[in-house]
Amino acid sequence: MKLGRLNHIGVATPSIEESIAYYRDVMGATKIREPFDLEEQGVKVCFVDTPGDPTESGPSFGTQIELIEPLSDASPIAGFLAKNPAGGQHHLCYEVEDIEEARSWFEEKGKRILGPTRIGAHGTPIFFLHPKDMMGQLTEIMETPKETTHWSN
Ligand SMILES: C[C@@H](C(=O)O)C(=O)SCCNC(=O)CCNC(=O)[C@H](O)C(C)(C)COP(=O)(O)OP(=O)(O)OC[C@H]1O[C@@H](n2cnc3c(N)ncnc32)[C@H](O)[C@@H]1OP(=O)(O)O
Ligand SMILES: [Co+2]
Repeated sequence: MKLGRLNHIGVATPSIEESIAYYRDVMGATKIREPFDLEEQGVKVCFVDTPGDPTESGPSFGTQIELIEPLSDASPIAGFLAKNPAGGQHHLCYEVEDIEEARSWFEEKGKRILGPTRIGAHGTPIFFLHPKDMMGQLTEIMETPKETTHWSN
């Protein structure tokens, strides 16, 4: 398996609305996408884009900040926010060419995979790896989108 692009940094927040104001007014973000609910993952999501390299092929935006707010107490990020009420860095998401190959790769290394492969916020398959097996970082692996037009909000 070959490591791909750092797609996003997941940031847990008690309020996407407040986080949007922070990225806009304090960090000077110029591209903040429309928030949406991802019921299956138990989170409300909002992407903040950082600029990409226009000379490269692929998406014209750079690594994103993925703001995630729990949709209910059953959300997988509810425990994290209980421990970190102000929110904070939650996970790193790396792209790979082939999700099945990546899953086998980590399985063979004895890394704990958290649940089944599912469809993530970019519409491509994702899975998560346990932070205790990944140098303390909850790690999301996602298949590189074949095209970026399917989520233009
Ligand atoms: C929208 C989608 C997308 O991008 O497409 C997303 O990203 S959805 C993003 C939200 N979805 C997910 O996160 C799904 C995968 N996550 C999970 O399955 C869970 O959140 C776990 C990572 C297993 C944590 O579960 P839970 O909070 O119940 O466990 P816990 O409190 O017992 O934690 C076990 C140990 O891991 C540590 N721990 C927990 N969350 C952590 C995190 N985010 N980063 C680093 N360490 C973490 C705890 O401090 C604890 O360590 P100590 O034992 O030393 O105290
Ligand atoms: Co994510």
